[in-house]
Amino acid sequence: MIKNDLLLKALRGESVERPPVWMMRQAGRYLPDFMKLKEKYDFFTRCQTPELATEITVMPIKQVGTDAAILFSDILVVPQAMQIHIEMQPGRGPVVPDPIDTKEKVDKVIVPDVREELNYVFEAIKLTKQELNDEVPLIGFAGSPWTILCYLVQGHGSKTFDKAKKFCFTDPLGAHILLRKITDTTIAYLKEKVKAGVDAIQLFDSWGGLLEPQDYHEFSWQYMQQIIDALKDEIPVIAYGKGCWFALKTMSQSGTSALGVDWTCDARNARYLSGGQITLQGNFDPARLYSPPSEIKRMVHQMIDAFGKDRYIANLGHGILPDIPVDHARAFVDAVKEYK
Ligand SMILES: Cc1c2[nH]c(c1CCC(=O)O)Cc1[nH]c(c(CCC(=O)O)c1C)Cc1[nH]c(c(CCC(=O)O)c1C)Cc1[nH]c(c(C)c1CCC(=O)O)C2
Repeated sequence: MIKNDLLLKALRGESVERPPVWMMRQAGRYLPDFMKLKEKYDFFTRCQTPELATEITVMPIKQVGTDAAILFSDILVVPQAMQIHIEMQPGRGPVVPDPIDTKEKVDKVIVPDVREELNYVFEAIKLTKQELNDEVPLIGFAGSPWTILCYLVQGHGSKTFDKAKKFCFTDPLGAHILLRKITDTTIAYLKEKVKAGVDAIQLFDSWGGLLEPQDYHEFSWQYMQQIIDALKDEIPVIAYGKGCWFALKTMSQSGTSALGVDWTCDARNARYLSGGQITLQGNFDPARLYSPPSEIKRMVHQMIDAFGKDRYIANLGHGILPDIPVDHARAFVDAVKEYK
């Protein structure tokens, strides 16, 4: 039994005394202790060493007081396990030196045995569960197949992912074969994460909102739905799509336990578009954590008033920014805890 089960209750739609709170990308990034580890170990070493991943995962629980932990890892460990070479370049982010931008390259991509290739993640989950000692739930995650495809085809981060779109629209067959391989690997991976002990799963479709609604359905949502179908009877799933407000109705009928929304869709619209029954998560503008703590607290209380305390998980609308003062992150979390 998990002592602080607010998140799990909210995911089941049960009434709570106050909403649970956590922050996307809370593990690392802005925490000074994380910066110290970052100087000593490169990114994938931090992901691949269970002791380091565990240490980083529990930092925000101890230092900021969130109601859930999210495993320190990355969405790109999945394509790495598919034997695609990925580098994390400081200041630049993920780089795929040989992008998967032709059908010939897609055909060579393998669906790996995740138990072998990603065993370090499952070990990190087991160690983190021990360390958390059932205080708070542990969230496991994966990227949506579309969001992963974006990096594999484009070769690096982008505001438009134009090369990724070009590939989808000029070689849809090649794109769907790649999406199929990512989906199959992701399902096997998430099932192993569940076995290793995570309490909930979040799917990050960070770039879903770059697609127009019909393309979103074809290149992103149908694969998200397959992942949800494979998991929903085993574990609660949170589906987060940045900029995907137009799909909230479809998403709300998918069998997920909750939907993540960003700050461009207000609470009233999000409730309306999602049918008013499903648990929603979000949607504080991460840049609003630059505001003074008193302002943050006022805005957080307004946000909870707008979403309602039940069927709601307080969170940011996207990941926390790297230069947010820890005090401001704490003000965000405290504001939720102080909500009456
Ligand atoms: C698109 C995406 C990625 N990774 C992720 C997404 C989806 C969510 C989102 O949109 O923010 C998800 C992610 N990445 C990371 C986590 C771990 C948990 C957590 O931070 O709370 C999670 C949940 C660690 C990380 N992943 C990365 C870092 C920073 C690099 C480092 O620590 O050396 C961390 C802590 C690197 C990464 N990884 C990725 C990018 C674009 C970058 C570089 C820019 C950045 O810093 O965000 C891909």
